[in-house]
Amino acid sequence: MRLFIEKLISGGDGLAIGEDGKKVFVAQTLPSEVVEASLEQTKGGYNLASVDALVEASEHRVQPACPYWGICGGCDFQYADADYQAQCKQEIVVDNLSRLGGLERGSYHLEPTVTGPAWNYRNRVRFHVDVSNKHVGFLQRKSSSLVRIESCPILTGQLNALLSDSKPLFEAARKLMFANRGGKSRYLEVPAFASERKVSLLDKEIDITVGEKRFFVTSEVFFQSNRYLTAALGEYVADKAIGTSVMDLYSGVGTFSAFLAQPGRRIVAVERQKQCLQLAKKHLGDCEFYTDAVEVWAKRQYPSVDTVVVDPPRTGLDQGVPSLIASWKPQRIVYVSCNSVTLARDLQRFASEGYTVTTVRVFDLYPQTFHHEVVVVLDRREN
Ligand SMILES: C[S@@+](CC[C@H](N)C(=O)[O-])C[C@H]1O[C@@H](n2cnc3c(N)ncnc32)[C@H](O)[C@@H]1O
Repeated sequence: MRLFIEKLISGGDGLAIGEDGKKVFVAQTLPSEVVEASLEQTKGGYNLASVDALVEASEHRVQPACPYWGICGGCDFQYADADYQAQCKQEIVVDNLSRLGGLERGSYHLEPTVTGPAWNYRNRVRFHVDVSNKHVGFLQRKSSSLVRIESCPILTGQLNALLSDSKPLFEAARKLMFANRGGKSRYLEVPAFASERKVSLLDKEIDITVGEKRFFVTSEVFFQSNRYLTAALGEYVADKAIGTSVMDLYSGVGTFSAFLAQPGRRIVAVERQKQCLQLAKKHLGDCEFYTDAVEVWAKRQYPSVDTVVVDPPRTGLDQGVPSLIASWKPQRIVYVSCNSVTLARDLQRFASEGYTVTTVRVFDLYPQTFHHEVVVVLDRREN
């Protein structure tokens, strides 16, 4: 069947409308392309198809640069030029906010997407290690088998060095095995994090300078993984915060707290993972740091706060969290999200609690993939 691709949806598939009027999702296509496609699966409200031939290709289509393209499950968006990737991701966000969050285009200020170098940017990764045959790599696309990787063009030089000489990864994998932390997979997953000069495997602590801030991190805690854009993200979040009392919920090691800190401002950070507190203590000054789940902690607090920053995992905020935050009556909420589907749902919840979205900005933290980060500013409506 011949299909016209109207737009991209979350996850990156192209959306077309079939002759029967049903939606068809087609992988590895770009807006405005015309493709000859074959039906792969029929689902309730839509069909899945795959491309047999490109009839009219987008001017933004490029040849994927990575030799592992199509085999490795890591990067799924290498077939468009980097600027267009960022443009498509912004469009996916705006579309999700409209369809799932009830936010009309034009009802908020959309700031230009923040982009950086599209290769060698990633400084945090989980290597898959097969100790039986000493292979290292990533999982294959749509499979649980390992693709042996010798060099990965999105990783920094420090992390690529571990692919050339993998002895440290095998040692770390063995440690995981002996500590019974191997998990259920056939392969051991070894987390690695790199600063400019040092590498952390497992719980090895290293320092990293972001902008002018110094942090202490291990590969086992969350830290933003784009070495070029983390400072811009931190500065942007800090720029949007107002008032003398600011909360950093889902704080990790306190990346945003460090940027938010200023004389006379009270900072409260909440993070569930215990190791984060030990690390945060080393670089955060007067911040109050709580180790707890936000949804539990928030039920016990009745604080006075001007700005609440939230940066939850992909699942978004626990159902009750928006109303708990709203009960503290912060003037502003800054929502940092890596999933615009759960973001849109949560923005609806904040809307019913009296908060209006004023500004949206996408950060293309993960070039060559469909992943991205969004920062949304919400202000309390005057009644
Ligand atoms: C996306 S990361 C953000 C970390 C931090 N804002 C940063 O930029 O480095 C989300 C963090 O939330 C933590 N987390 C996940 N669920 C949580 C919960 N229910 N309560 C508190 N923290 C949670 C994770 O451990 C992780 O550190």
